[in-house]
Amino acid sequence: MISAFTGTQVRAAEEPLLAAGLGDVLMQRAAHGLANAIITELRARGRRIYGARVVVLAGKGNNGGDGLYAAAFLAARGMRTTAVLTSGAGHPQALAAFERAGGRTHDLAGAAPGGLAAETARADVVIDAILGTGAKGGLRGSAAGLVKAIVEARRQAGHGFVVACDLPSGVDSDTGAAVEPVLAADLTVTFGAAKSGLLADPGADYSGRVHVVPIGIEDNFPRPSVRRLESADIAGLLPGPARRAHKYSRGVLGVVAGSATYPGAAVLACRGALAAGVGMVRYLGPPEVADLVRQSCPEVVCSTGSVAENRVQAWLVGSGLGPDDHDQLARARDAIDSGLPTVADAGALPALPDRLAPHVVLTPHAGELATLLQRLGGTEDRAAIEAATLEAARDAAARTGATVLLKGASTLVAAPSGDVYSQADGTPWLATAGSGDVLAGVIGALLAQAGPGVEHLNELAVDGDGRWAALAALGAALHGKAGRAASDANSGGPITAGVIASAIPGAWGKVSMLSNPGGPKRKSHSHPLR
Ligand SMILES: NC(=O)C1=CN([C@@H]2O[C@H](COP(=O)(O)OP(=O)(O)OC[C@H]3O[C@@H](n4cnc5c(N)ncnc54)[C@H](OP(=O)(O)O)[C@@H]3O)[C@@H](O)[C@H]2O)[C@@H](O)CC1
Ligand SMILES: [K+]
Repeated sequence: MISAFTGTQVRAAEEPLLAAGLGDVLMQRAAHGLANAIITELRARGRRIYGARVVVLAGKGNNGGDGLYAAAFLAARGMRTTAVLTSGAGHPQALAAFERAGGRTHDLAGAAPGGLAAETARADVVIDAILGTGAKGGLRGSAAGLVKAIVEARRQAGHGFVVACDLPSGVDSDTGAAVEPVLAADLTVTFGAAKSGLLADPGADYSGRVHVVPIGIEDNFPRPSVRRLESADIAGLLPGPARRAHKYSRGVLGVVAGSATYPGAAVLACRGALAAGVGMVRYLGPPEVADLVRQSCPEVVCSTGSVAENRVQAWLVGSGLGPDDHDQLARARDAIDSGLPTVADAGALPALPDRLAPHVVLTPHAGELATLLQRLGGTEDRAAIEAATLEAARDAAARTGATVLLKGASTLVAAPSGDVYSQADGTPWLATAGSGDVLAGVIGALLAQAGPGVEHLNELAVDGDGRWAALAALGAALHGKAGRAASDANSGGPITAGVIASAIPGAWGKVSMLSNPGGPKRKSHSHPLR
């Protein structure tokens, strides 16, 4: 599990140590971790350490202090280090250490930014240590001008790599909102814990890989702001059938999806569900779509009864429905009103009641979320949501009372309780028609396996209403891993939605096996999500 915290939470965790006079110790630990990560990265790239050129862009706060101390360590290893003081001053002790180690210093105020930008673009390593958790808003003044020039110079001639110190300057540590210009990092070395803004778009666009350096404040953290399931967590949450399981005890998912215009959505949703461990899928919909479902997925039982007449543990509604599909939308509303866990996707989103419960999982993309929030009095458009995904997902969960999964490169799942998961297991190739239908099917299947009367519910070690968010995150992780595996199987080539569904069982098996290599998966779900 990756646990991420806001800048405020991290600063509060640092506070007792700062009060005890350990500020410089914390900074040295952070700087050591940063320098080591840079050396590891250079080695991984087959580059020489001795003589490598390092430019540190250092602000006047503690973030700049981390960068300067790190550059001092690197200078002691024989690297050629240059500091650009972006605010005309540096953290006094760190700057003194840097100069003692033989580093060269430029003051941005007295230099031509074009020359500094060109020198920075030629460096083997660029350390972005301008702004950290103490900053609000983006880069200002000459620092902004310099970073803009560096971004341009690197586009034309850059060959080294960029390491963000704690977070890329200009990215909000709490929300992931970014104010241009931001120097996109290949690697972010972050201290104490990941910052929540690194796990949410657009912050994640600029962060590259995230490496956490422990600095001794880890026992002081509260409940995380954002969590990310890793393979061991995923394996611990995936349901496994009991020895005497039968199809009903494993959970039945009812699917209300597909229309004359989009019949394929029903097929893909059913295929996603069937691939994700559910005991049975019941389909409800127009006869011509039911025929297609039967032909494509003979495992699915098509029903002509009403929602109330079909016994299921969970529902999936909305994939492939339009505003004129009145019968299907009426079924979707009945399913949402049933009190059973329900995934509400695509066409069901405009038909939702205003107030929902956490066991209803909404699966919008940014455009659909904008429409949903506007109906509830919000003013955000798609672009505004894409610019602040974490706030938008949280806001939507709070306003609707539902669990909200916002699809994206970092898929966010927000529970109305405030819990948020961020999963980034996939590949951009997942952005393909029908991919969302498969995802909805996968999550529906997982909800059905945690539905009433199914043993798995009681064993899931996620507290209260947060369990629905955890299950939705599990679905997003599985879907992402399946897409990635399918693409990898074709040397990184494109994938289709059907291929994603076909790859789900393999992704499931692989993650289970890697986390439990000794044998078949135990039917134990004692992995606490803390
Ligand atoms: N506490 C500790 O001991 C430890 C802290 N650690 C490290 O400290 C970092 C936090 O340091 P911090 O609190 O000093 O803030 P920081 O992010 O450097 O920025 C503040 C400076 O930037 C300026 N500034 C602000 N906004 C700006 C803008 N938009 N554009 C331009 N300038 C702007 C602002 O100037 P002002 O606005 O006040 O004039 C001020 O000088 C944290 O991320 C981690 O790296 C670790 O070493 C562990 C130990
Ligand atoms: K930084």
